[in-house]
Order: sequence, then C-alpha cells, then structure tokens
Amino acid sequence: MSLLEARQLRVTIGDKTIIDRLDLSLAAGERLAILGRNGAGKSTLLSVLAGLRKPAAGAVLLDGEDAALLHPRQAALRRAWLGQFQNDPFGSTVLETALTGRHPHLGRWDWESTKDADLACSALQAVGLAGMEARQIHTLSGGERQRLAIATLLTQAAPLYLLDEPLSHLDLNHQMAALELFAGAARDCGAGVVMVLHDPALAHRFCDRALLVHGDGRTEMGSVDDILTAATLSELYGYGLRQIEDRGHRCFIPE
Ligand SMILES: Nc1ncnc2c1ncn2[C@@H]1O[C@H](COP(=O)(O)OP(=O)(O)OP(=O)(O)O)[C@@H](O)[C@H]1O
Repeated sequence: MSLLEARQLRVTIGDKTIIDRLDLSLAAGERLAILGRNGAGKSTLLSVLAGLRKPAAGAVLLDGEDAALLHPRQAALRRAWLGQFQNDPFGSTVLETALTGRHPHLGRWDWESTKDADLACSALQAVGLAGMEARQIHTLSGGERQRLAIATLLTQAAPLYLLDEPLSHLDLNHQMAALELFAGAARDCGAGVVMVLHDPALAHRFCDRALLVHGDGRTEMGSVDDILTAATLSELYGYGLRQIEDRGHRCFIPE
C-alpha cells in the first residue's frame, strides 16, 4: 500500500487553480522533490498532502485512509510535516521542543518516558545539537532552530516525511547532512519523503522522482533523470539553464 496517494487532486487558492487533476502515489522508501517558482503553490500543495488543508476536488490518502477523515493524532502518526516557519510563542528548551515529536504517541495524561527522551536525544545528536538540550529555543541561531525542527520530526518517527524547504537557514555542510539523514531514513527504515526544494541539483542527487508545479494547474512528474533537464527547468523557472554532468551528478548553471 502507498504511504501517500493523491487522486485527481485539485488545489485552489481563492479562485485560482494551482493544481489540477494530480494523481500521485508514494511507496515506502521513495523520495519525491517538488519544484516550482515562488508562489507557484508548492507549500499549499504540501499542506493539502499533509491533510492540513482541504483540496477543492479529489482526495489524499495517508496509508490508505482519507486524510480528511483522520483525527489530527492519527494523521500525525502517519506523516510528519515540516512547515516553512517555526512559531515559538512560548519559552521552551531544546529537549522539550524535540520531545513534542512524541506527543502523538502518548495518551492524554501520559508523561514522556525515558524511551521518549532517548529518542529525542538521539535525534538531537543526529542533527548536531547534542549538548544543547537545556538551551532556550529563543537563543538558537536560524540554522540551529531549523535543525531542531528536523530533530523534532525525526523524534515523531512517522513513516512519511513532508518537508517544506527543509534546507532553509542551513549552511552547505548541514544541507548535505540533513539530506543524507532523510536518505538514510528512506533507505534503512523505508520512510517516504516528499520535499519542496529550490535546488534542482540537490533534488536530482537526493530524490527518485520530481514533481514540477507550474502554478496554473499544470504539473509534470517523472524520474529525476527524465524530468530534471535544462529544457524543463528553463521553462519552469523562466530562466535559461545549462546542464552539466559530473560523476553521475547533474548541475544546472544559469545562462
Ligand atoms: N490565504 C491566502 N490568501 C491570499 N493568497 C494566498 C493565501 N495563501 C497563499 N496565497 C498565495 O498563493 C500563492 C501560493 O503560495 P504558496 O505558499 O503555496 O507558494 P510556494 O510555491 O510555496 O512559494 P515559495 O517558493 O515562495 O515558498 C502565493 O502567491 C501566495 O501569496
């Protein structure tokens, strides 16, 4: 069964259709990149795929069940969603924040267990935040806050990750580390990963398939080898690109 399925999906913002008749299916271990211009509707589509926003038509299935019918807790056990912005209205430590990833797994009156704390600590270690557990989140740098958001997602340990610009605020080293982490989750644990990316070279390197969102209802999907080409991307972004291959990796240089 697919971790994620979209059937004849239509997504609108006001009276504008941004996605029309989209069918997609994501199996365990698969990684899909979503690319498109600013404002094309990538975040809106991702929130529909997460079951956080209703489609205008069609359906989203999470592990075979209609996302619209799932209780938020059930949805959170099936998918972990990384939004573009982190809201921190209250003071909290790094460890407390990472532990919120366990909340969908706990009963109404349960406290987090030692096992939950161990999971959170190993996720913090995986993103290079070990030793910062007691720090207040307001004291973190932008990149550290983004890595904490990723650690919180890993602590949630859902079978499907929906990531909206997971590389925001990250330097090159941490960008590669974050992408390697999700590649490992897909390879070793069979996690499905859908990520909105702005770098087609990283999408080619770290994903199996790509979905191009044109912003007027049209979408194109295919294997990264087939669809991430200078021709398709030049049209997508409205800017001429040249393609370079190096040791199996594909790069795109603006003309
Ligand atoms: N509630 C709203 N009211 C009016 N316009 C909206 C609303 N929500 C989104 N939009 C508009 O819909 C369009 C799509 O937004 P979305 O955030 O999905 O784009 P995106 O492809 O993720 O862009 P970016 O690459 O800049 O993050 C944008 O033009 C945005 O301004």
